[in-house]
Amino acid sequence: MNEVLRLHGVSKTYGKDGPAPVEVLSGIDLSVARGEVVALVAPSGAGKSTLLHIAGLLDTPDEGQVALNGRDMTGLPDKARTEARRAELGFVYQFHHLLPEFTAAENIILPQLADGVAARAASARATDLLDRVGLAHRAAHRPAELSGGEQQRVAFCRALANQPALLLADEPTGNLDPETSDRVFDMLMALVRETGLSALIATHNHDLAGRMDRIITLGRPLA
Ligand SMILES: Nc1ncnc2c1ncn2[C@@H]1O[C@H](COP(=O)(O)OP(=O)(O)OP(=O)(O)O)[C@@H](O)[C@H]1O
Repeated sequence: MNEVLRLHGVSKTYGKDGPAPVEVLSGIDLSVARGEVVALVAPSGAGKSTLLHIAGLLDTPDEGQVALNGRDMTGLPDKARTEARRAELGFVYQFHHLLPEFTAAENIILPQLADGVAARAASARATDLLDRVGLAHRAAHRPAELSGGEQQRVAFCRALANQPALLLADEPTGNLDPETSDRVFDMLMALVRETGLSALIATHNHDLAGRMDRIITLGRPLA
């Protein structure tokens, strides 16, 4: 199976049975091949976050199927979806969401421990990842002691700690100034390429989108 992610006929309407339903996704077909980095570009409000939530098994579509590594996730019980999410997916958001009371290294180690990885291996993986994004010397610092770009680089490491098959990112550099965004995005791409990861990355930034393997556009223009 060469497809890491496949969405088929995915539709989503918020508040379906209420007075003001919002149809966000309608019959979306989308795939990400193994090793492929795909940009998801759309106007604000077109449903990028909704689509990433559905692809990330955090939400379910009203209609359609979501398959991860060829396995249909639609209709699976929550427990199986959570297990698949933890084993196969990594997430990066616009804001880093690091745990403020823990160091950079601990933020990368803790999710691994929760997944049953031995402490020594988890620590070695954190060291290796931090080294790859040029932050080995900041391993013992807490998020508040790091710059925005550094915090986001730690968040990338955390997302990759469980060696996911697919990275889902929602505006991963959207909170950074243009220059830092550029540099940090380059690091993310290098990390993704080095690890042979597949990725679906939502961005408003057409320049960043142009550096990915393929661009998928979504939705209607702004009203
Ligand atoms: N829980 C909800 N209930 C009702 N409407 C919602 C809900 N969540 C999102 N929406 C609406 O669905 C649409 C798509 O939202 P979504 O967050 O997926 O867009 P987006 O493309 O990620 O936008 P942005 O780029 O501005 O973050 C928006 O019009 C939003 O207001």
